[in-house]
Formats: sequence, C-alpha cells, structure tokens
Amino acid sequence: MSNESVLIAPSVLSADFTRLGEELESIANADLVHYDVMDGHFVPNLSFGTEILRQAKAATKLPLDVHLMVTNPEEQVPWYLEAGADVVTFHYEAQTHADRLVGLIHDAGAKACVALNPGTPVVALDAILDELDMVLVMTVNPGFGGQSFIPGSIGKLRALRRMCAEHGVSPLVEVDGGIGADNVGEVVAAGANVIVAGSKVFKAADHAAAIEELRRNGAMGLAKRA
Ligand SMILES: O=C(CO)[C@@H](O)[C@H](O)COP(=O)(O)O
Ligand SMILES: [Fe+2]
Repeated sequence: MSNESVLIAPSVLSADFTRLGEELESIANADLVHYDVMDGHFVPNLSFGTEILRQAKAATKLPLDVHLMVTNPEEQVPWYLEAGADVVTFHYEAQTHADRLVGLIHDAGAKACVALNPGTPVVALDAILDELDMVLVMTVNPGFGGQSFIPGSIGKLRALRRMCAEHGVSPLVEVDGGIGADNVGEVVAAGANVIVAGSKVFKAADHAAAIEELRRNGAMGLAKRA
C-alpha cells in the first residue's frame, strides 16, 4: 500500500462565474484550483484570462493550477506567472521549445507541467520527463467541461508509470476530463494522483462533499495499485 496522497483540483470552468468568490469559498477543502485557459484556436472554445486569475488569486488560499490550452504558450506562460499561477501546464502539442519553457516556469518559482492530448503517446515526453513536476494526461479531448472519460486513458496512465520508473522519477500525474466518484479509483489505481473534476464538483449540491467523496474513492484506488 502506498503512502502517496490523492490531490483534488476542482476546475472552475464549471463554476458560476457571476459568483466566483463564493464558488471558490465552497471548494476550500480542495488541494488546488484548476484554471482552464482556452484561446479559441488550440481548442474550439474561449474561457478566461489573466485578469480573472488575478481576482481568483486574491479570493482563495489554494494554489492555482493553470492549464493553458493555447497555441502560443511561449508568449502566454509569462503572463500567467506574473498573474500568480503556482503550477503552469502547457500542451506538448502546442509548444516548440519545451525545455526552455520549463526553465522559465522554474525560474519564476512555479511548478512545471506538460499536458498530453488523448492522441499523443507518453513517449513524446521522453526527453523532458526528468525536468517535470507534473504530467497532465487529458482523459477527454480538451475544450469543454462535462465530456465522457476516454477509457483508453487507463493504459496510457500505466505506460506513463512504467516510463517514470525507467527514468527513476516520480512527477505528479494529473488527469483531467470526465472524472467522478465512479471512476476516480480506477485512474488512481492506474497511476494518477492529481484529480481534476469540474462538472462533478460544481454541479453537485454540496461541493465540499463531492470533493471528499473523490478523495475517499481515490484513496481506495491507491490501495489497489500493484
Ligand atoms: O481542461 C478541461 C477541458 O478541456 C477540463 O479541466 C474540464 O474543465 C474538466 O471538466 P469535467 O470533465 O470534469 O467536467
Ligand atoms: Fe483542464
């Protein structure tokens, strides 16, 4: 059995934006706030930018986990570091100089993460894995909340675990998309330890209780890891 813990990161993409302060208070028992930036190019949707991140930073004590779904992370990463991001994720599919970008995030004192779309194999990270604090395995095609989990993600999480063992590293492994109390145990058993959940937290009647249920069921998945 592992001593590792499961971190819960509710995605404010599914929050009521007109009451963002109250929505953030309602998830104070979470570990991170997941903040989805969508540019209308990398993904077919637009969300929010640096100004709302700054306001969110003032309204919560939780670390801000910024997921950049943008075509030009080299340009945008510095904006989000300046606005208060604690963890910055850019997509492998969008960047051109991953190593430089990871260095820039670390120089600013933040944690660096690279995200993989469902169609991108984990081997894409081979050259950069040792530098990363976290890997984000997308479990839906990015762009929208409320989609269904892609079952093939389980094999990919296991492959990432094997690759990390070969490299002798243990970055956090975040999963994002279609995760709820019913499947969190399975993704944790396969190797995930940071759980993003948008609709399953913010559409629940009691947000704090939904977070605790994810944490509880996630811990059961940890116990099932080989
Ligand atoms: O990055 C994304 C979507 O592209 C996510 O972070 C979603 O916000 C997750 O929402 P649910 O699938 O949990 O509703
Ligand atoms: Fe996300």
